[in-house]
Amino acid sequence: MAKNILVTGGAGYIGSHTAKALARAGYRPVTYDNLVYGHRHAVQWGPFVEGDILDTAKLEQVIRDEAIEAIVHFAAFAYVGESVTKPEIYFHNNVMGSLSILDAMRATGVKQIVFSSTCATYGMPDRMPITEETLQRPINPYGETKLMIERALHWYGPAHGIRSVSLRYFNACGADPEGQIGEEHDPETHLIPLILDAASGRRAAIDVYGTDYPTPDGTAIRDYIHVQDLADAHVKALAYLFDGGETTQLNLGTGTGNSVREVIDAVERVTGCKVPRREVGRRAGDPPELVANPAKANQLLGWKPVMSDIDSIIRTAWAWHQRGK
Ligand SMILES: NC(=O)c1ccc[n+]([C@@H]2O[C@H](COP(=O)([O-])OP(=O)(O)OC[C@H]3O[C@@H](n4cnc5c(N)ncnc54)[C@H](O)[C@@H]3O)[C@@H](O)[C@H]2O)c1
Ligand SMILES: O=c1ccn([C@@H]2O[C@H](COP(=O)(O)OP(=O)(O)O[C@H]3O[C@H](CO)[C@H](O)[C@H](O)[C@H]3O)[C@@H](O)[C@H]2O)c(=O)[nH]1
Repeated sequence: MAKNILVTGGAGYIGSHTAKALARAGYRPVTYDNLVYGHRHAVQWGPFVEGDILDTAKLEQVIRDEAIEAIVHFAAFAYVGESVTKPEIYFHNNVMGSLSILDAMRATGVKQIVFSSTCATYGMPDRMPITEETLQRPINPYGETKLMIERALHWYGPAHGIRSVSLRYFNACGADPEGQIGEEHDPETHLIPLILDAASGRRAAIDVYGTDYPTPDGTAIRDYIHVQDLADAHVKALAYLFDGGETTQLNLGTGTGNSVREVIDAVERVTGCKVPRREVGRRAGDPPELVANPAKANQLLGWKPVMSDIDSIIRTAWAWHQRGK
């Protein structure tokens, strides 16, 4: 019998790709999402329950009705800029919402959870690449809310026998290689979909945030990781927990960074379209460079990115972008 997995935020970008990967691996994903940012049409693998993670009673009901054995928890607000101006909604949704899930787990006896964390928990580290031992010092409320839940998970282990894997994603990007789902944030703030908008003429130009960083070409460097590789890591993290694995935290990145200029150039190369660019000032709170050391995820889960070369990322994202025309 397929194991039933509750996927909170499964109507969103990374959650829907993970639901597909879970189904392919023989699990039965049950998506739980309030559709505040998610899309009903992105839920194509397994049943959908419309609900809020703050509603603990409803979570308990679904966990019992669907005989849930583990939770993959994506549901959160994830706009860094907004988190600075409205921290209250981030602490409420991301922290209280996650604690509500942990309450429902304690009430129903579910012992395993995979949690969406982020490289934003590291803040502005001065040494690259980032290992899991790099000091976590978030510089915005969004990163702070994720770190708080990592810490809660640390303490819920010994107290309640809840084992967890916190996956610290670097920059998620790309789309389902079969074109069934893709990145559909509204509003969109992420670099690659905005560059594709500029390439296709949906927006006038891409704003390059800062050209005076201490990097080889002056623009900021990030570690871009394909959403399909992220989805695969969740499947492996679940298997690790089902095998009795202990609570842990893992970086999910490639180990290689690309600058904003390099990404724009790659889009021009892959799409054959000119990308008008406008050089503007730095965006507040953006670190110059964030690159993962993914060795721990490789060792513990046997996980290795296979789709995350910049051309595959842009090719799949572009195919999805073109469909939406
Ligand atoms: N996209 C990235 O680059 C990135 C990087 C690091 C971490 N993350 C984290 O990964 C997770 C998924 O990110 P994403 O890009 O897929 O975002 P997304 O907005 O596409 O998906 C989040 C989903 O959660 C749902 N949701 C939000 N609050 C909810 C609530 N209270 N109850 C029920 N559902 C709720 C939304 O409707 C949405 O479908 C988030 O936790 C985010 O913080 C994302
Ligand atoms: O129009 C844009 C958008 C972005 N950038 C630059 O492109 C890079 C990537 O920016 P994104 O907004 O795509 O992503 P971030 O690096 O800001 O990602 C952060 O926010 C995400 C939340 O959506 C994740 O949590 C992630 O882990 C966290 O580092 C940054 O250097 C940014 O300055 C631009 O130059 N122009």
